[in-house]
Amino acid sequence: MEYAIDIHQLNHYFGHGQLQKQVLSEINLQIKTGEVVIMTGPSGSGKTTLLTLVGGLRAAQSGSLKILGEELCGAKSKRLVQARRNNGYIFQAHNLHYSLTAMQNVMMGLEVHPEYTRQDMQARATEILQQVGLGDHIDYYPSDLSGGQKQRVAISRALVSYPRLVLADEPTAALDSKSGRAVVDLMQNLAREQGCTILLVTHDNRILDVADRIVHLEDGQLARNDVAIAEAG
Ligand SMILES: Nc1ncnc2c1ncn2[C@@H]1O[C@H](COP(=O)(O)OP(=O)(O)OP(=O)(O)O)[C@@H](O)[C@H]1O
Repeated sequence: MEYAIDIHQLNHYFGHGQLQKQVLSEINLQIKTGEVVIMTGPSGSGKTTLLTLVGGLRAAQSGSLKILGEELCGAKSKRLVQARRNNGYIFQAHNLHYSLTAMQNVMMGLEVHPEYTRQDMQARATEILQQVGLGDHIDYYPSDLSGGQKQRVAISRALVSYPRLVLADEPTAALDSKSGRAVVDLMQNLAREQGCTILLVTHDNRILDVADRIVHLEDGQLARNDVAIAEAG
């Protein structure tokens, strides 16, 4: 079976020589296409590092990291840049451009996809903003949107290009519980519709139920006993 994410014996280090610090140890993780997996763990346990390796945002050094069938461990930066085009990223801070409207921000998610004409981009951006309930806010600037609305724009930007993989790092951290809930529900619904795989890092216990499975990282190591939500009931 082909996994969306297939990691074997992955190690990662920061620094060199005596200052070298191992932040990920012998990570083994398989995530099926279409699965929604939440990664939890204490601060500093290596969650963001693992997420950025999976996303091709930093280079993997040792072990095997197959993402959508492609080995990224040892990959040159050009290949990593290409691999990133398959992914949608959602961060704690929405990272929207304040000088661009909601629609223009979402269109940024299509800029690296030359197959879209300007007209296609506008139509697709409008469509997804309508799906997240912002159809009447497409010409608003981020400064005129609430935190939850900004994060919905960020989700639209991440999902507008039909990414095969969505990587989210604390997407609800800056939101109150109601907006946080709305944001993950939207993310889950859109991902299900588009059949993409989600890996989501969170400390937010209120959203754990969106996951098919929860994996726990502690001190750079994955705990063995994954919790399969469906099986646990
Ligand atoms: N660029 C870097 N250079 C050196 N050390 C780093 C770097 N990035 C992270 N680290 C260290 O690696 C370890 C893991 O960091 P990481 O950000 O992956 O943890 P985390 O589990 O995501 O934490 P948090 O929940 O606080 O975001 C920490 O000890 C951190 O200090």
